[in-house]
Amino acid sequence: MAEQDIKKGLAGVVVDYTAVSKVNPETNSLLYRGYPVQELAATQPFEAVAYLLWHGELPTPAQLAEFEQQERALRPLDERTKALLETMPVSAHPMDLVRTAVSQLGTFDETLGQPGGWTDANLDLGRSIYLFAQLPTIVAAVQRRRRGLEPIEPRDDLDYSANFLWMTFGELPSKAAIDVFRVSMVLYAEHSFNASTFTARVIASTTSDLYSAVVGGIGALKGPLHGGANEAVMHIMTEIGTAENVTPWLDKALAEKRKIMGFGHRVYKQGDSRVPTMKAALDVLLAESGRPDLAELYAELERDFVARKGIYPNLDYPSGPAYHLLGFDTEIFTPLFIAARVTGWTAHIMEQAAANALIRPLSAYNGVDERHVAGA
Ligand SMILES: CC(=O)SCCNC(=O)CCNC(=O)[C@H](O)C(C)(C)COP(=O)(O)OP(=O)(O)OC[C@H]1O[C@@H](n2cnc3c(N)ncnc32)[C@H](O)[C@@H]1OP(=O)(O)O
Ligand SMILES: O=C([O-])CC(=O)C(=O)O
Repeated sequence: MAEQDIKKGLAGVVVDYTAVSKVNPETNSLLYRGYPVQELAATQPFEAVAYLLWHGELPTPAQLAEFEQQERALRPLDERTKALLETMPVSAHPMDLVRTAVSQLGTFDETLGQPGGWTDANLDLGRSIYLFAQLPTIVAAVQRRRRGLEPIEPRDDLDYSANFLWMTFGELPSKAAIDVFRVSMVLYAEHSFNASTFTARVIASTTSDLYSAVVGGIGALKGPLHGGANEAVMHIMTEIGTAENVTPWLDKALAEKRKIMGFGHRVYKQGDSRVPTMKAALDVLLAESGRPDLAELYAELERDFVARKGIYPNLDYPSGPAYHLLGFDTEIFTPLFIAARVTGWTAHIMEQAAANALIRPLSAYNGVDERHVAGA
């Protein structure tokens, strides 16, 4: 077979244009629709960022108020979703529970059952807002059920971030903690052609429906090389225990060729543009919670691993401990990422639909040569 120029993992391959976001590893920057993500994280409610990703512009105060009203009205779960969440095995991973609940939401959408209904792009914005509003209620209910607690109904007097925490914990943390959560949602919302967004776009490119594309995105996000890393970061921090254990733990982990979760990135090689903002948010929680042990462990693992390998933390490294300090179970961290990233996924699904070409790359065959079944 002639040698082929294979780009394993599509590394370095530019497959399409996007106007949703720009990831620039040279300047270590990330723009959503032209705006630096740090500026959005410093100033905007998550609802405004979702609006920006879908519409291409930040909302005016009147547009934001109208969107908030729409989103708040869509928060309560259908009885059939509640029943599904109560009957699925509590031992299942929350990513699988949330994926299944989102898949079921697609079956409630009557337009999907009608001929041509699912390819009507005019309906996709409404579907995106519906998923955006439903996901916090689903994730909070999954978290509570893990603890043997009844779900808490959404409150329409609270914004997205405060309501999410209210539905999860039945009380509101400090304003500063709510703001840390908001910042994490903004930073997780969008990141160009990452693996889950690309998955969603591949599904959209077949002119499948938006729910199917989001379900596919969730499947791709679950893996620890992608979104599942925020959960995995907390598992390794628990495994290491304290800062003094970092060096022997790293000696062993690297000898065993383990990947150190929360470090490295396909695009950023000199550090992730979002980490300084999320680390500053984590510092607020570390100070509030009085956990110098966790702060030391965080700093020592980063110091030692960067010194050895020159591989820097990605967004999952500060997000994992931040979600831990907010009180979430470790297994809920990646579902939180779903709730944020559904904004980016759906913006990309709509962009794909608006200028579609079926995504179907080629492969080079390296299996056995042609052969024949005996007697054929
Ligand atoms: C929100 C997000 O999805 S961000 C990513 C979250 N994922 C993680 O944190 C998981 C840990 N990190 C990784 O596995 C990788 O860095 C990835 C998958 C994110 C990026 O991988 P790639 O761009 O394919 O880099 P690649 O795997 O080629 O790494 C280059 C070298 O660095 C090593 N390396 C990269 N990341 C790590 C890591 N976290 N721990 C140990 N070694 C690493 C690789 O083993 C490889 O070494 P080699 O050349 O000796 O084989
Ligand atoms: O861009 C990537 O490959 C992964 C990532 O950081 C993200 O999806 O936020």
